[in-house]
Amino acid sequence: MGDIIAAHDLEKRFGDLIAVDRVSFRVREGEVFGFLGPNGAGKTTTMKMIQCISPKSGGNLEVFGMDVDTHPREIKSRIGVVPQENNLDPDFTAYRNLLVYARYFGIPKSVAEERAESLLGFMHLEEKRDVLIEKLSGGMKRRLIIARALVNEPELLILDEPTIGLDPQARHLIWETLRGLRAEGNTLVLTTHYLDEAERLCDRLVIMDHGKILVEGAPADIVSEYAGNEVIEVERTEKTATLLDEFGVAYDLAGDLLQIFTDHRADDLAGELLDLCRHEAAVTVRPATLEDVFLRLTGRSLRE
Ligand SMILES: Nc1ncnc2c1ncn2[C@@H]1O[C@H](COP(=O)(O)OP(=O)(O)OP(=O)(O)O)[C@@H](O)[C@H]1O
Repeated sequence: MGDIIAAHDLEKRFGDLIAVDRVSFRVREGEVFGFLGPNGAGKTTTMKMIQCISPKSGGNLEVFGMDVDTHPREIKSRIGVVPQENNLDPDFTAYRNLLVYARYFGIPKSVAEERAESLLGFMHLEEKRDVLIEKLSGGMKRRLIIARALVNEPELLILDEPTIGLDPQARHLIWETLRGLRAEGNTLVLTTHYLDEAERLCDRLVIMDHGKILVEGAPADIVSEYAGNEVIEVERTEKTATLLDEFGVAYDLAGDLLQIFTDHRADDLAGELLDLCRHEAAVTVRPATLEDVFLRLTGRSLRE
């Protein structure tokens, strides 16, 4: 399969600030590709360069094999965008929002009407066709924005935090839709702060921080490479930390827990040690997750 996006040493500066620091990545046709990272990592800035709405400062960026600097119009016409904010027009109904958006792409009225009806159905919004935006729930607004992004039948759909602030039911419905779009051969690029979402949806992803890509790969591969198989969590007391130190076991500090990451089954690794710790404090064993990798690579301190 070909590359839909190819970035090489891509850079974005805002004055002295390097928001995206010479990143290279490829998004293949038909995959769901995720950008993860703490606030300010450079995800949205990267998305905006792909969408041709923010010029790059350096490096190369091709979308559909075309340079973003020389072919922005062609690229934009083949992309659908779900922005982070709900920017629907509050003066219009759900249906009218879709029609007005279709006009930007020069889609003939009759085609636009047909598409709007079918997209409302696809996003389970047919009953809200003639309802004003303010009367829609958060989940319905998000679904309508996704429907709007599909009006021009894009080959690439870019979603900036598609399920932000939604309840579990609404999130699951959106995941179902995105999986459906992927199954039809669409390419999806998304950012999310929900690591379970990334794990469920993404074929491949990158974790960014301070404008750089720290890792790239399939979620399961990244987890096994950077967090191992299982995580042993030992309640942090003076005694347990000393025991682990005495046994020469490496651990991470995570609030009031000591975390040991292991490739093996935890009980095989250190049954004796765990028994010792269990006498002193609570010990749990659980599978490693993408969240473990994220926190290990980007740290635990808050970002502004
Ligand atoms: N228009 C701008 N002018 C100046 N600085 C900007 C601009 N847009 C973004 N930045 C800065 O670039 C850096 C990267 O921002 P970006 O929005 O890409 O991060 P992000 O990973 O999308 O974060 P979040 O998860 O909060 O959306 C931040 O330091 C941000 O303050």
